[in-house]
Amino acid sequence: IVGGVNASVAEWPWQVSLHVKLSTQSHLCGGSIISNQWILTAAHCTDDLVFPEIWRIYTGILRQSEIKQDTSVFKVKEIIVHSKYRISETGYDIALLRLDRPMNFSDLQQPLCLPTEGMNTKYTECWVTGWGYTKERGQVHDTLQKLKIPLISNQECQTRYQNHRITDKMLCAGYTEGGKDACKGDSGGPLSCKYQNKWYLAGITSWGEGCARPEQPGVYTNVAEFKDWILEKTS
Ligand SMILES: COC(=O)Nc1ccc2c(c1)CCCCCCC[C@H](NC(=O)/C=C/c1cc(Cl)ccc1-n1cnnn1)c1nc-2c(Cl)[nH]1
Repeated sequence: IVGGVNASVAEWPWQVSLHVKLSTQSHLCGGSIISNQWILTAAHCTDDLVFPEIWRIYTGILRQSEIKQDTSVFKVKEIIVHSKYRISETGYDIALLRLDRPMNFSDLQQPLCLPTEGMNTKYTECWVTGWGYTKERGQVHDTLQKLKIPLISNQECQTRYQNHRITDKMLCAGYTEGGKDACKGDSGGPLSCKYQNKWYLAGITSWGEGCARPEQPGVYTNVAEFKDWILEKTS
C-alpha cells in the first residue's frame, strides 16, 4: 500500500496473508475471510502454484513478524479458479480457497459481507489494506497498512487505460493526483467498503499501471458481479 498508515489490531479481521512454502516460505498475496471455511483471493495469486499443499493461510495477524512456528495457520484443501480467468488485465481475477478445517471466529478473525448488485454507488467509504510494497520498488511491510480510497466510475477508469478494456466486472479506485494506491504484495486482498455501518467486500485487489501513479487508478475485481459464482462454488 502506497500512502497508507498502520492498521490497528482487529481493525480488518477478514484480512489474511497467503504464504507459499517452497524451499523457503514467504508472503504471496492478501485474501479475505468470507465464511468459516472459504477465503476469497485473486486468481493470479494461484498462477503456477496449483498444489494446495504448499499454501499457508495466516489469519488474525497485524504484523508479518507475528508469524512463527507456533502461529495458528490454515492449510488449503481446495483451490477454485474462475474458468474464464486468463490474466488479471482481462478480468475474472477471482479464486476461492477452501480451508483444511473450519475457522473459529473471534474479534481477530471473522468474515465480512458479500455485496449485492447496485451497492457500488451507495458506499460511504472504501479502504484498501495489505502488507504489500509502500513504493513501486519496495518490499513487503511488516505492519498491515490501510488506505482510504475513492471509487471511480468505470467510464473515467476506461479513459485512464486506453490500451485495456475496463469491463463491468472490474471496479476502479484511486486518486487522480496519485500518491495513494495498492502495490506489489497487496493483490488478492480486500477493497472493503462501508454501507449502513456494515463492511462489504466490494473488490479484490487486482492490477494497475505502476503503483500510485497520477491518473493510473487501481483496478479491482467487482465482487458484486461474482456473487452467484461464489454462492454456487461454496454451497
Ligand atoms: C518476502 O516476500 C515477498 O516479498 N513476497 C512478495 C512480494 C510481492 C509480490 C509477491 C510476493 C507475489 C508475486 C506473484 C503473485 C502476484 C503477482 C502480481 C502482484 N500484484 C500486486 O500485488 C498488486 C498490483 C497492483 C494492484 C493495484 Cl489495485 C494497483 C497497482 C498494482 N501494481 C502495479 N504495479 N505494482 N503493483 C504482485 N505481488 C508481488 C509482486 Cl512483485 N507483484
